[in-house]
Amino acid sequence: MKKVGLYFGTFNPIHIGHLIIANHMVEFSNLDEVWFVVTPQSPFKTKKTLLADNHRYQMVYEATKDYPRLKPSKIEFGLPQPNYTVNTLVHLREKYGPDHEFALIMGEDNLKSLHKWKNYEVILSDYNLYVYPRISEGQVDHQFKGHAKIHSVSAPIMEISSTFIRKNHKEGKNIRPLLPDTVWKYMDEMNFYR
Ligand SMILES: Nc1ncnc2c1ncn2[C@@H]1O[C@H](COP(=O)(O)OP(=O)(O)OP(=O)(O)O)[C@@H](O)[C@H]1O
Ligand SMILES: O=C(O)c1ccc[n+]([C@@H]2O[C@H](COP(=O)([O-])O)[C@@H](O)[C@H]2O)c1
Repeated sequence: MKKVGLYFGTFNPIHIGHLIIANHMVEFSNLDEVWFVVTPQSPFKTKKTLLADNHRYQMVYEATKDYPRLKPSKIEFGLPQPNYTVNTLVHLREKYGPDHEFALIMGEDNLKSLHKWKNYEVILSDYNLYVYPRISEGQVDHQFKGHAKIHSVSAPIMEISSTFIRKNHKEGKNIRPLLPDTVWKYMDEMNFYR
């Protein structure tokens, strides 16, 4: 049985904050692997500054290629949009069967809005959630406090965002240390976010 933590995101682009969290999860929890699930269209976000799915996937591939336990996933490509996580989980179960056990990885910021996700009760009854700390406004819903399926993992806090990277790269600032070097090179070569 392989335990896989699913880290969902738009990854526009993936940055070292994402990578540090995923690596922390494989090193300090019971997960065997973390899969970065590249979401074509997140339910609560607009598509305005979104790079093509394959380009975002390629950057995740570049970021993870030297980490055998971190993998990029295209599982949501071709599924109906916007991509509701509950639908993807059903699809993964059908595809991988009982020798894979899937769990979700999310920041505390996302836990605060989990009650707005499609069929969140179904997700919580069937899957474990690994939650890492994040500086954010608001409160965790009382129904999630002390929940048997929700596990806190004390990963480091890094306030880096893809929005900050896109904006400042466009303005000519050097954002290179915020990306894995392979990702920076690919992004630069391809003239992304200029
Ligand atoms: N610096 C960070 N540390 C930990 N988690 C992060 C960090 N940045 C983003 N995340 C989380 O990683 C997941 C994937 O990130 P995603 O690319 O979808 O969003 P984002 O970084 O907020 O992007 P954007 O700035 O483009 O809105 C999300 O759940 C997001 O909350
Ligand atoms: O299923 C839902 O209703 C749902 C609602 C909001 C977000 N999500 C998932 O959470 C991931 C991170 O969300 P976001 O908006 O913080 O980028 C996103 O890629 C989706 O896979 C899922």
